[in-house]
Amino acid sequence: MFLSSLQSWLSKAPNYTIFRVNKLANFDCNILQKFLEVQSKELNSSAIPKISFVKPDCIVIEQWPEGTAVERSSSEVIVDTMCGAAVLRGSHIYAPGVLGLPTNCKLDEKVDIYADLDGQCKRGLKLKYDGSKLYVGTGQLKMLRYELFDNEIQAYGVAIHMLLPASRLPVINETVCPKGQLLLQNFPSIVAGWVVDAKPYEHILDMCAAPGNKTTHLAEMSDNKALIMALDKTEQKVAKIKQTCETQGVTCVKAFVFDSRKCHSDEITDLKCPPFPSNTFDKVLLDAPCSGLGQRPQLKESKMSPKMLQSYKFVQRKLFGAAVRVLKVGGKLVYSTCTITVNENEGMVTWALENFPCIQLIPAEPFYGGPGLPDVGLSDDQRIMVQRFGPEEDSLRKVEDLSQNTIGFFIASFIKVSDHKINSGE
Ligand SMILES: C[S@@+](CC[C@H](N)C(=O)[O-])C[C@H]1O[C@@H](n2cnc3c(N)ncnc32)[C@H](O)[C@@H]1O
Repeated sequence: MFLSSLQSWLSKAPNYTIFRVNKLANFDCNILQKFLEVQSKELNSSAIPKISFVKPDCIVIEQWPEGTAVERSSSEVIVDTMCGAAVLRGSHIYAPGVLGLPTNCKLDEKVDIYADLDGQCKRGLKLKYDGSKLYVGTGQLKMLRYELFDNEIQAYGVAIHMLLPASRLPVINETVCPKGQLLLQNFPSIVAGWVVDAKPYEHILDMCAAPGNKTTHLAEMSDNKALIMALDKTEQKVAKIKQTCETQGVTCVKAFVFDSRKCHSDEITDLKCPPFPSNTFDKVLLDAPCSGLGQRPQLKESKMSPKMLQSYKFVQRKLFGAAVRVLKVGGKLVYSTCTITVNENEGMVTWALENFPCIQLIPAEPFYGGPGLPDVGLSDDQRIMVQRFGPEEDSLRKVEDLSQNTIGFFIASFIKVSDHKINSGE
């Protein structure tokens, strides 16, 4: 019921493009300005999208002004819904996302892009697609059919250079600046880093770290001086964390392939690698694996079964228990998800407070998101301490459009006030 009431909001793209600025690099905002000025000429727009800073490490770029448009084309290209969603957020189109392309299209020709909402379009379709489809933008063709649909070779690279998505967000990514200066990141993910508030020389554990976007944020805000342990459960994902650190010039992170549910053990006294003994870390970030239902835009309704939806809380609880144990008394635990369900968010807070008398909920400051939902187990005093990013209006805390028109996200912050062993009998 709650999910279906959010469906219209979830089906739309956020209204802003957000970059995190790497504090360790010398970023020059003029590069962004100039890039958009060039695009404004291509789009015949008299103004460029507004650029502003929320903090020195967070840039917000707004949509092209209302009325900005490109001439539509009669040639229709069909892409899958994942690709369509990326287009609406300002991405070019890469070869694997293209499903249908008319035979007579020429290189550099203008094409209209449609996302296949039914999932019925066959790869390589030549005819006009008559299934349910959504216009997502207009671009210029950069690859021909024989390059895209050759069965022998997997095509890669930009197939369509986007001019303007239907969302009117700028077509932009981190490659406009020298490597490592900027990172495209959702606004609430940046806020989660601010809530952790990493400081030099703190011992910090990032329990579910891949691809390392929050890890590198923590490292950068500590001036590359915190001691950060980043865990994720597969080798491939940990390789990605290491790569993100390298790109961002971060050297204070040690990344390990590890199941964080088991990251606590008092049989071990080595602080250099997991598992870690009780009371090791000043701060722990648990950016938990979740149902991911806060992603926007979602062009197809989620097909997750109620049973599947209920299943995430079990792994989240195990991870939370381990987080509490390795956190020092006086230390801070930040819990976040990129989903909207109550049981993974407010429900987790209620469960955590009931099961760990050694922790207390504290304000997840700085506040940008709204309060937690009412009538789902948290008192008003507790609701106001967490951040929920979504379309809800709540008089307990008003939020700006930037926080209402982003992805669905949740952040809660806890302090450990006593040793977990005292009440639990461990
Ligand atoms: C929400 S994503 C993390 C995103 C990351 N914090 C960032 O900002 O770049 C959740 C991650 O949890 C990892 N994960 C899931 N179960 C895990 C476990 N038991 N131990 C460690 N990592 C786990 C997944 O592989 C996934 O990379």
